[in-house]
Amino acid sequence: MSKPNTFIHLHTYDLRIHDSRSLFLAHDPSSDLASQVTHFLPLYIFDERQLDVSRLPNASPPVTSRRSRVADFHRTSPHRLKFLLEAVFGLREAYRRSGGDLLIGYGKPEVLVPNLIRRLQQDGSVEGVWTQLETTTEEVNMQSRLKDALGEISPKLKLSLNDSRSLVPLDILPFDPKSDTPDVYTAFRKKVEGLEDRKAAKELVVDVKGRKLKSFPKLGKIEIPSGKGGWIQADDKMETIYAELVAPLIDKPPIGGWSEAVKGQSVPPIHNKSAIPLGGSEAEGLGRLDDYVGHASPNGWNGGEKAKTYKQTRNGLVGEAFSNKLSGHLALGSLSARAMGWRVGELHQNVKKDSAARGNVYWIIFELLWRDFFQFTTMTFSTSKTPRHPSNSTLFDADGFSSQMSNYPSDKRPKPEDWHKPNWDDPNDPARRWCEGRTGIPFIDANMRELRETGWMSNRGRQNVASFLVKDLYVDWRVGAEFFEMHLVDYDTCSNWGNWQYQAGVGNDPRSDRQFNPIKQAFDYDPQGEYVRLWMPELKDVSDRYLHFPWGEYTSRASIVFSDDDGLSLNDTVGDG
Ligand SMILES: Cc1cc2nc3c(=O)[nH]c(=O)nc-3n(C[C@H](O)[C@H](O)[C@H](O)COP(=O)(O)OP(=O)(O)OC[C@H]3O[C@@H](n4cnc5c(N)ncnc54)[C@H](O)[C@@H]3O)c2cc1C
Repeated sequence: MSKPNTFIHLHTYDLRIHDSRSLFLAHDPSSDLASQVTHFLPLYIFDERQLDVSRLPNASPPVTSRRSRVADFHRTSPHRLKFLLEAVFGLREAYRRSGGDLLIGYGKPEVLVPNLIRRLQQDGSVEGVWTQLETTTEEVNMQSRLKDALGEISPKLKLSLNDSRSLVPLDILPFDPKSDTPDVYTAFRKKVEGLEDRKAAKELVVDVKGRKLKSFPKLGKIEIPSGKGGWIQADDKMETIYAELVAPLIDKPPIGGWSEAVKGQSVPPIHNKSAIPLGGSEAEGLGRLDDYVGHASPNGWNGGEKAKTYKQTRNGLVGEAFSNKLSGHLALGSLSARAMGWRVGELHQNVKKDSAARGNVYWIIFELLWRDFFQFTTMTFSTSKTPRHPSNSTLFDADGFSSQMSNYPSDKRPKPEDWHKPNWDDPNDPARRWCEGRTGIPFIDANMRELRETGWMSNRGRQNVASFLVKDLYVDWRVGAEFFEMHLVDYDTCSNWGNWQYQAGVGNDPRSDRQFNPIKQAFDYDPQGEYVRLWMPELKDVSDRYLHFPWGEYTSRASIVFSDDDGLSLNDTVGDG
């Protein structure tokens, strides 16, 4: 019998088995590679630089990089941790259902993967390591260290990168994303629109359905140096690991605290008021896609009613129906953007005679392209090899991408030296009141409380609280970005930091003076006060006349002077009223 030859897939933000380039490569009967591979070993590693794993056996002691750089927040909340664990353990279940398994570890991939390879080489060989191409600093650095570590084992041992994160794949872009992503979204969209059309999309989503997976190798004992991490046992349950990982967070609550529901060490239930009543697994993501977009059936299209009103309803605030709620699955890759784009494209085709439905369905693609836009601009401005960017990523800098833009109007650029520096010990500090949901503006406070209680906030809410922090309270936008990073179950480095730059006026678009009027926004998007009363029960008996405007009295909309909407399509920003 021939010796085992193992194909390793290191999962990062691609926690799924559908549309998996690696799974396809290792099993595609027409490829030479697949015929040479006898075993398929998928693995996921909780990176100790991003998560405090110190309570798990053989872990390294806590390091400071597990706190955020500007405001010293935790880098994850219990909600976010739970969502991630659901995605990882859901992936293990999905592999097990298909006859395979998932190896789960904690520590540093560039330490654990070489140890694993040495173990596998005792009984056979390793074909190579495949992983998703990532674009953000920490992940790119990790991949580069892993590549070097593999090279030390053998120059033949390669780290191969799969391009599988964006909706539009890199190799069909009509520009080089490392240097030339257009600065303005509309210009970008015009270049890529249509590339995700049905035919192209179908070819981009790989299908391994129905194929029996290659065996998961027998591993025995893998030696890991002392204090360098370990592997989670095959029979360890998600609940056990959650308790170990959440303990350091519960021990040290951040400014604004954690939700009451996550104060214990057992996995919290979904909040009964949550707009996103979903767990993070692939099964839940695919289920939600079906619920929202529907699917083709022999009798025509089945479902999709929510998608057919997407554009009209996407700015809602209460309940699960008003927008996809798939951002968390897209961020962790437990749903593939290409699989989603393909399904939405099919529905779009199906409703081609119904112009109202078609416009609504199309808008989902429009928003998915925003996600791509932030990924590609991150590549353009963060890759050290590009002429635009001489050293490190400016995604996280106070001046943002704008510092690299020659056509940026510098007189309008916000001045970091004018920003208020938070004093967390002062209960009246404006940044602290923002984090705690105590600014005194009910619409802002309701949103901040929803974030703390559920780990999610609507796009409308995010735009308003971001604008308020930066443009009304003059706080460094990175405090807000880090606060969102800690709490959001859908945290995505490019989308979060990119959107914050955009709101703060330090992004790569030429406008810096966007500002929302949260009172006008509250009247426009929460006219009956249902949302504010949901998250601020102490205001439930306050009359509509005072609810959004506690220091005045609202007799008619005309009684409050607002400046005009400037008509921007994505953000609907309003002047400073
Ligand atoms: C300050 C700020 C921070 C944000 N941080 C994040 C983040 O960390 N992660 C994240 O996924 N989104 C972020 N967004 C974008 C947006 O708010 C969320 O993607 C959206 O609210 C998620 O809800 P949904 O899945 O129901 O979206 P839908 O309205 O159903 O949109 C479908 C998908 O399109 C993408 N999308 C929609 N709007 C945007 C956008 N403005 N930028 C990028 N992608 C978009 C998302 O993947 C989303 O799931 C942020 C926006 C702001 C203003």
